[in-house]
Amino acid sequence: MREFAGKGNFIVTIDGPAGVGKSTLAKRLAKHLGIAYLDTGAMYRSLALHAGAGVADLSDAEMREMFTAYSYALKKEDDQYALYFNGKKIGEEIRTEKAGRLASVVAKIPEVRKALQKFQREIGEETALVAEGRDMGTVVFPYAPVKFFLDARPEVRAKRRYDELTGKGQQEKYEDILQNIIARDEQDRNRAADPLAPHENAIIVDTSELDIEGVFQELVRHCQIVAAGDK
Ligand SMILES: Nc1ncnc2c1ncn2[C@@H]1O[C@H](COP(=O)(O)OP(=O)(O)OP(=O)(O)O)[C@@H](O)[C@H]1O
Ligand SMILES: Nc1ccn([C@H]2C[C@H](O)[C@@H](COP(=O)(O)O)O2)c(=O)n1
Repeated sequence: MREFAGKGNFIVTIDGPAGVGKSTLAKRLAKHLGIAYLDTGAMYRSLALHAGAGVADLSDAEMREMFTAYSYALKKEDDQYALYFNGKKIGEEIRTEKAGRLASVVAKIPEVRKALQKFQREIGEETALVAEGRDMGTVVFPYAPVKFFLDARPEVRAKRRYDELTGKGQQEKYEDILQNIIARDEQDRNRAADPLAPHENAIIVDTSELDIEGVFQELVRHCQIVAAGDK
């Protein structure tokens, strides 16, 4: 399912709040469809760790100048897709609560959003994608034939994240994770530039009462409906 009768490559978008399962489901769906997976949160996280919160003090012109020296690339390695920032593979260093918070702050800056959205569209012009983030359906790929918006109660998302971190041996308190999720929701949903919201045609899936398999089957079912209508 690499091409679509609509515009350009076949793109599926998955948006939603922090910790709702976007990466887990996008990766799995991309593998199932045989197309690439793009984690746009990783782009904001790597930029935030590299440039720091001080980026907010730059003028628009300085910011545009900064981006001329930056690059992102999506590469297929074995059967996985890896994202590179300035020639270096993005790894586990971005997967911390602190990097998530910093990314959410940097993501409020309109010039940052414009620059990363341009990189994202260029990647979408090269290859069919499952692209996940906050504004994939609303801003970056509004013409995508399948647009999902995942949601779940903050307490459910916090518990899943807590279990994940505990499983990795990281000792974060449940209450701190919940507060972080609530703060990021507030920031991502209420910022002036491209706030988190479902596209008017998005399929909204509340995952609070579904396990990963249940969500996956729901996403596949909708992709099949669209593919059948496209024949
Ligand atoms: N439906 C589900 N049922 C149970 N656990 C889930 C479900 N969906 C995701 N998870 C688990 O929740 C955690 C968060 O998922 P994931 O990292 O995919 O979310 P995310 O939306 O990409 O988060 P972020 O926005 O912070 O990058 C993971 O441990 C994942 O295994
Ligand atoms: N398309 C996107 C992707 C991410 N962000 C911002 C907002 C998030 O809080 C932060 C980290 O994303 P995550 O890795 O948790 O998905 O990056 C955004 O504004 N737009």
